[in-house]
This record gives sequence, structure tokens and C-alpha cells, in this order.
Amino acid sequence: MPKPKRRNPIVPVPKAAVRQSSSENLRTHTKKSSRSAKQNHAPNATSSRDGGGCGKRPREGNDADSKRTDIKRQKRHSSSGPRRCVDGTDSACSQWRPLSVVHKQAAFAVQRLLEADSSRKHGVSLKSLTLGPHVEAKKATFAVTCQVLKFSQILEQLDEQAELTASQPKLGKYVAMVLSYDLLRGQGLERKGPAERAVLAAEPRLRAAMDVMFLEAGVKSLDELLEMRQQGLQSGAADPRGLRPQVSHPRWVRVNLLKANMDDVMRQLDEHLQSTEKRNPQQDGNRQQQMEKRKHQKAVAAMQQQEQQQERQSRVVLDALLPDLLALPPGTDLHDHPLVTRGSVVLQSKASCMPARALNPEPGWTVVDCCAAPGNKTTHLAAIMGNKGRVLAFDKDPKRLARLRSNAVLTGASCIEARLADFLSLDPTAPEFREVRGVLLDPSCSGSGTIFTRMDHLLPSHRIRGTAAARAGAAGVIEAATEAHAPCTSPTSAPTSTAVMGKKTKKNDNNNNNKVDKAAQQQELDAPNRDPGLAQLSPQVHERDAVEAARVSQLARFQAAALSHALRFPFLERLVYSTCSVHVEENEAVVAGALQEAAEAGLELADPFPSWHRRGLPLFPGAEKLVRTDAYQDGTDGFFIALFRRRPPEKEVNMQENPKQKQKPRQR
Ligand SMILES: C[S@@+](CC[C@H](N)C(=O)[O-])C[C@H]1O[C@@H](n2cnc3c(N)ncnc32)[C@H](O)[C@@H]1O
Repeated sequence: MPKPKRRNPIVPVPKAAVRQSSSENLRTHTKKSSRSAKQNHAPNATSSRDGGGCGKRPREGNDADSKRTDIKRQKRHSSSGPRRCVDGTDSACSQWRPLSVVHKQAAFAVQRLLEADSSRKHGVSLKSLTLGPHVEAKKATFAVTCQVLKFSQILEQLDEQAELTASQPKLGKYVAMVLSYDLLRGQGLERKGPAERAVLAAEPRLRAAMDVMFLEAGVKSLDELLEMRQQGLQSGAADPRGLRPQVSHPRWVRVNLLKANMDDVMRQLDEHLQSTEKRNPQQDGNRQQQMEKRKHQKAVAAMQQQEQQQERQSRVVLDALLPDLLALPPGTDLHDHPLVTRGSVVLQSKASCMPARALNPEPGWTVVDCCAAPGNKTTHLAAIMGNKGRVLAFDKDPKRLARLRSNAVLTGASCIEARLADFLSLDPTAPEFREVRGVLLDPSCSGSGTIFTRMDHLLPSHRIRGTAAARAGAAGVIEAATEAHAPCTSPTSAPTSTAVMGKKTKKNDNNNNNKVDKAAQQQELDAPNRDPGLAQLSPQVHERDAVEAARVSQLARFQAAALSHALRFPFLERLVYSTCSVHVEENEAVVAGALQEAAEAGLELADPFPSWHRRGLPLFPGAEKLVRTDAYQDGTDGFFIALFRRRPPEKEVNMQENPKQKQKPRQR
């Protein structure tokens, strides 16, 4: 009888088949693995149909003897230096190790290679890690390592979306990648050790996350997804994570609590969805719409971690973070719906609703909205305050201010006082502003977080920007994102207060903020070099990038001046700075430049949404309190939010009572 054929990792094998054949594999392993190890030492061992020999994977060494030998060899091998775990920790390793030798070695190799790549270290080679003398089952280890590296970006995303290592930290990122690969595309996993069991337990979540990716990309397999991403990168039209440039978000709906209550609106919207379906029975059969519905359900479920099946299937979903926000299927058209035309709901994205909630003004406060038009956040502030108090809304553009006024009327936000003014020309210390407790600063910005949902990437002039965003995103410098914020991105808002700018620059010199700016800018400059494909961009592209960079710098100067100015309201309790930009220069760097001034005003950074997962880039202490949203992973546009809050009085008292602090001046 011919020997059973070896399992092929390229074609996923049904689990039952894997289990059935596993005992045979165990029986026949030792001979084969040593034979394949020898084969792999041949110089041509790396060539195969899958590019660089990464396609075929022979059976791995997995019997007890081989495992014992492996452990001994691993120990011997690592005795020359500090022991490294597959998760990157040194010595006393508390992480779960996969039971399979191949998995263990592949995870180690993947870790070393990816870490070396991200820190641009040289001297770590795939061959030495997978085909070196200490490696067991070389060919299998080499093949698995290649495959995991090829799919590493996708595997990382799956891990993140399925919260695999987040929920099982002992698994470690690289073991998770290798085991998930084998589960989803390779040979399947057997319920052996804790690592394998953890990945198997997460299988439904991993598969759900994978389905969402397939739907978003319009593909049916991991191979197609990878191919599509690679093509996208080559054409320069890809987004930072290699998905299609356009992303589909739920239809976010803010319920205007001044005019409606959540239950009524939810009921009416649910009826609307049902009646639309009844009126258009053909649409039920429409594949596109079906896909949209499924995508919405899955995206919302993943995003909000709503595990209950019933909630996942709900079509009008209450947002987990913002109490007045609802999610409907993407593409739901509500523009003519009476709830919208009568101002009971506002069509506003989740990210755009976060700044007003971050400020969370109390009823009775006086609040300044510095750059307010067309007033989405202004009317939200009024609703949060229950129309009790005053919202002073400034904008320098008369047409946009007219829209703000009509929006205020529509939404019944009677506590708004709209004023046509250049915010920088106001005197925050004037007596009329003594009552101001809250400030919202949502200044003009590049709108770089919104280009994909605006579909601008389809226009030739915007392809370049998409590419620039892709470069920066590929380096992990920015988080790609989106929102329809376009009209307020004109670069006309150059700083008008030279005094303010001069002051800021001086402070930057004093408190190392220039270093932050430079580090951030350097990261952005470095970003393109990380992708060899992008290095081949034409000079024209670089020229346009330079124009865009100059525009961003000009906007950043205005933003810094505006933030500095906003911090001058003497009796501030809270201040929110927000942009729909993904650029460090307009976000973290602006905040870093204002930290000292904020401290002098008795304000400090605070975390407006402790449960939110995405944070500012870690460029200075406290940046973990900053909030970012990501268009690809958070189901909403790319935004940046910083909350400054008055330091609690205890801190002041503690500072005074701290004997060490007191001694300092005396010592001098
Ligand atoms: C990002 S938009 C504001 C969007 C608004 N917060 C909302 O949610 O609807 C920025 C606004 O700032 C205004 N603006 C720019 N420079 C200004 C300045 N110096 N003083 C006042 N408003 C300014 C622009 O006219 C634009 O309407």
C-alpha cells in the first residue's frame, strides 16, 4: 500500500482530515525529518514554486525523542547568551511554548527576523535561523517561517482583531502568529498544549475577523488577500495596511438628546430599515447590499466586542463608548429621513462625536468653541449641557458660520451664541470670558484622516497623498484614518499672532519639545525607506509630497498658535484639542509644544476615554492619555483627541507639602 501523502500547507486541510492523519505522521516522522533536514542543506533547497522555497512544507518532527533532543539543543544553543523566549522576553520565560518543534523554532525565527527588520538591524538571516545546525526539522521550519513571514501583516491584524494575545498574553505574539497560520491556512492544530488550546479556542473569533477582511477586500482566501495587498502596494494606491483604499464604515447617527430620546430613535430607525427592505424586495437579492449588511454586522461586533449573538445581529446598534451614538449598516441613506430633517438626529461619525464627549461640559458652564463651523461639535456640546449654560461659537468664515447658525436652529441648540471672528484676535483674558470653563479647539487641519472615506484617493491628484499616508502608516508612524471634514482644510489659517508663536518657539527650545518634533518628523521622513517598492516613486511624486508637507507644516503652526491661545482663558477647567489628521506634526507635536504652557496654567493631560484602545504615539510621557482613532480598525474616521484638565487641588497641596520639593530652593 502506498504511504499516505504528506499534508500540504498551501491547501488548508479540513480539521477532521488533519486529526485522522496525525497519528500516521507521528509514526513516520523521525526518518522523514532527518531526511528532509539533509535535503535542506543542499544549496538549491530554497527554490520552490512558492517563491524562495517557502511553499512546501514537509511533516514536522514531533515525536517524544525529537522533542527531548530539541529541548537539549535549544538549551545548548542558548547557553552562550541570555535565554530568549519566543515572545521576546529574556531568561525566566513564563510564556507558553508550542509543543511542536517546528512551531517553536518558526516562532523564534519569525520573532528574530521581524524585530531585526523593524529596528533595521543586520546580521540575522532566515537561513541561519531555520537551516542552521541546531535546528530540528529544518525544511519544515524553513517553510513555516517563510509562510508566516509572508502573511505576517495579515496574521498580526487577525490577532489584534480577534484579541488573541490580548486575551492570552502568555501566548506571545509570534507563537500566536505561527499557530494561527497553521490553523487557518496550514495543517490545522491539534489540542495539545496550552498554546495550541488557546489558539483553538479563539478559532471562531479568528475566522470571523478573517471573514471581515475578505469581505472588505472582496476576496475569498488569504492568498487572494495577500496578492491584492501586494498589487496595491506596487501600484502605490494601497492604504497603510494593504486593504483597499476605501473603507466602509457603519452609518453613524448621533441622537440629538435636546429633541429625541434613544429608545424612540432606535425604534424609528429599525422600522425605517425594515420598511426600506420591504419596499425594495429585489435589493434583498442584491449581492452588494448583502455584503454590506454582513460587513456591518461583523465590523460592529468586532469593534465593540459584543459577544452576544443577538447583539451582533442587531441592525441598529448602540455604541459602546458614546451614549448618544448609534451604528446602522454602511450606506444606509438617511438624508431625507424626518429624524434628520427635523434635527432629532445628526449624521455625524463616531470620531467626530468624541471631542465634545471628551470635553464633557457640565450644564451651566460657559464653553468656547474656537473654530466651530459648521457646528457639529457645537450642537453636540449644547446637547450634552442640556441647553443649560452658554456655548460661544467662533468662526472666521461667514458662510460656514451661517451653516452653524442654521444647524443650531435645526437642532434646538438655543444656548449657542455664534460669532464671526478670528479666534486668534480675541483676548481670552477679557472680562467677558471670565466665566469660560471649557474650550473646544477643533482647528483647520490637513484632513489626512479623512481622505479615504471622502473617496479622494480615486482622484489623480490625491493618489499621491494616499501613497504618502501609506508610507507613513507602513512605518507605524501614523494611524491611517478618515472623515468628511474636507471643507475646513484650507491652508489659509496661517498664524496671525507672532507673539504667541515666538513664545512657543522659545519654550520649545527650553523643554526639549523640539526634540519630539524632530524625532516625529524624522520618523515620517524615514518611513518611505522601509518599503522598497515605494522607493521607486517618481520625482513628480516627491514634489507633490513636498507641497503637501509644506501645507501640513503651515497648518501645524496655526494649530500650535491656536492651542497656545486657547490655554490663556484664565478659569479653564477642561480643554479639548482635536483634529481629523493622522500626522504627528498636527497632533502629538502640537500637544507636546503646549505642555509647559498648560502646566503653567494649572492644566495637565487627562484620559477622556480610559476604555478606548488606541492611543497617541508614545513620543513623550503622558502621550498614552491621547486618543487616536483608526479608519481601518475602529470603524470610523481618523481623529486625534487631547484633553487638558485642571490639576486636582491635592496635587498642588502635595507639591507644597513634599519636603524634597521644599528643600530644593533652600539648597540653591
Ligand atoms: C475643522 S473645521 C471645524 C469643524 C467643526 N468643529 C465641526 O465639528 O463642525 C475648522 C474651522 O475653523 C475655522 N477657522 C480657521 N481658522 C480660524 C480662525 N483663525 N478663527 C476662527 N475660525 C477659524 C474654519 O473656517 C473652519 O470652519
